Amino acid sequence: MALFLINRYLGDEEGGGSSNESRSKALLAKLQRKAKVKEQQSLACQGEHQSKTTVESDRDTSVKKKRKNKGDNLEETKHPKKRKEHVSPPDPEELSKGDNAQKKKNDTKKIQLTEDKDGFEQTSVHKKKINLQDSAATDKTELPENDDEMVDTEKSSSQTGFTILGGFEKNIIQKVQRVLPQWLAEPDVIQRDITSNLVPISDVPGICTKLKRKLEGNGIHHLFPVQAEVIPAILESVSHGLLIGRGGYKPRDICVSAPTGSGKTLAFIIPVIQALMERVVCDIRVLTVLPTKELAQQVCKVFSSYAEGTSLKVVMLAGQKSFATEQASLSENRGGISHSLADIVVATPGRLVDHINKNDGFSLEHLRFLIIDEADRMIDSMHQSWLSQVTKAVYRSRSGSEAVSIFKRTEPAPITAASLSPPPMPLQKLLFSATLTQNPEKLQQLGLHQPRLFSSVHSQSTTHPESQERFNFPQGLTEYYVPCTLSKKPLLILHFILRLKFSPILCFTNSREAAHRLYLLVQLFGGVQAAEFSSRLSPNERKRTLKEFEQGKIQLLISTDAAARGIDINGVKCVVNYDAPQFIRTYIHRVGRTARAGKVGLAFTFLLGVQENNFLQMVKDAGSPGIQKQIVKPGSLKSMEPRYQQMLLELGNTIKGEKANKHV
Ligand SMILES: Nc1ncnc2c1ncn2[C@@H]1O[C@H](COP(=O)(O)OP(=O)(O)OP(=O)(O)O)[C@@H](O)[C@H]1O
Repeated sequence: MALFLINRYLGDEEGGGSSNESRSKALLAKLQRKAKVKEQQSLACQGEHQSKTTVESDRDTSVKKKRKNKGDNLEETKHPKKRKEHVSPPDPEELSKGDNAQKKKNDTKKIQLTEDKDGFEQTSVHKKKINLQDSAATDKTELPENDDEMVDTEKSSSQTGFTILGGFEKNIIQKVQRVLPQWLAEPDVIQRDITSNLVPISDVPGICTKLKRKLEGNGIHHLFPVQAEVIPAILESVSHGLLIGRGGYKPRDICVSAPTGSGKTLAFIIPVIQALMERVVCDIRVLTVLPTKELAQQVCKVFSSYAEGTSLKVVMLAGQKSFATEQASLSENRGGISHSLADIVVATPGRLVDHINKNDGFSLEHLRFLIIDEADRMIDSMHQSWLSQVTKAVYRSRSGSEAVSIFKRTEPAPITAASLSPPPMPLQKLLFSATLTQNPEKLQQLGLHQPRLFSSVHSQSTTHPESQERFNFPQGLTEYYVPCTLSKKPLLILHFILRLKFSPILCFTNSREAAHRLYLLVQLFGGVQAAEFSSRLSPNERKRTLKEFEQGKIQLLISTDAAARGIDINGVKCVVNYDAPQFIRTYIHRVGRTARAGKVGLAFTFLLGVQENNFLQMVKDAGSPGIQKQIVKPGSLKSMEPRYQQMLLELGNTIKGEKANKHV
């Protein structure tokens, strides 16, 4: 005996005293009548198109079979369990039973409901149902799209007794294709080949006479392709002054991706100096952020050289000097008011954040250009969230300065007549890198305003931005790999320098310990002017080492990745990856220390057997024009081996001695 009485909702026609059975019968009769009408209609048509229908019917049947099979297979792979539960379409005779009649009524209702809801879906659902119900009808021109789908609908209705609205589970969800934003997909193209695309300075619009003379004085008579493209674009954004861009709008941010050694530094220094040249009040208008002290020093030197003869002042904040000395070079207090002593600041992120937070005389409220060099690296390591600190500092005015400031800066907000009067000082971002990321999510962190991209890379798929990124390599670079074993690596580098006479060599290891050990070994072996370059050295020692290497006093510089990016050392003809780099970006920057400014250069990578496949694939995927195999025969190293073995013993003692000294 049932403990509870369960009342089911069976539709509007339920109730009124009529029994289930009689209602079912009535419904069945109704459906049969409908089927008959349809049958008659189709027979009438058949008379007219007898032959045609026969052919079509045969074809449709085979198509239906095929689709059914296909649907089955698909379903099997997607829902192996679900498939077992599938039921066949009901036999019309079975409909005489009460349950099926009820189900049929629900199905009919379902068609109606779906029709009301969604104009697009309704047609197909409607067609499917008619086919199912009128299985007796011979007109099979309206095949369901997917038989399995149809059976599922039947099943779910019959199981629950209620109409399931929406049919969400039936929608085939299309895989979303990621597409690059237009500015990334369609960049302004920069020619990769420097030597055959040099542009005479006089042909580049907008550069003032003073700077043209300066360039020529520095031995530059032609501009490189990246400079010929980017300099006019930046100059155009300041053609109406520092406050408004073209057409009175905020100037667009600019991103530049061009190979190593292609001259990106001058591409921002020239237009920025020209934009500030006529300034009246000294305030920080340009902030250039770079990842290392050495790079900051290098860029600061070029800025200073082109600012010479103008009233512009360049200050470096990279921890080379004490905080107090840097502070004194930034501002001075006259009559109780702080006055800026810097127009252009070149900084590393750590020291920059220190000044933002601890130096009251450091104000970025008049900043016009934020230049981010080695931008991909700067995005990846947002040291102390330096960018958000800079952005905050830009909209923070010095206490008491609001009253005297004519052009008050406001944070970006919806544009209204009031917000544009007086016009706020725009902050334009300029990004530079040889390996600029194309990852929109990463670039989004920078909050770029209608960015414009200049790139020498235009081969990446726009519909698959997540696929391996491709970069351009310098035209004059020849890449080699040298298969070797771990124990033979030191001998190989000695062979390169002593026998093959490659000099100067810039040699990269993956750690400072490895750099130090190799340096000691080469020193012990003798006959080579070697030096190491890593964080083991003080900033001043590093500066001196780079200078000596550039002067040719050092034949072999063994470095960590501290010298991999941006460092411009004249005359490096050969780069050796003593340890294979793990990432393609590291490889591109390391080998980019040679073959700069349109010159030629060689890059060798020592590869252990286990590294070969992965490394070669990585380089190929990145768009390398081709890396060649260079075999050094074991016989060539043999004569050095006895001495090398002896050196290894001495090296062990030296390292022990160093460790002991450390603990004393
Ligand atoms: N127009 C030019 N004519 C001659 N030499 C140039 C010109 N422009 C730049 N150079 C020289 O080319 C070298 C490379 O320039 P730069 O350091 O700006 O390259 P880069 O693109 O910034 O490289 P990286 O990506 O490695 O930082 C420098 O020594 C620079 O002095």
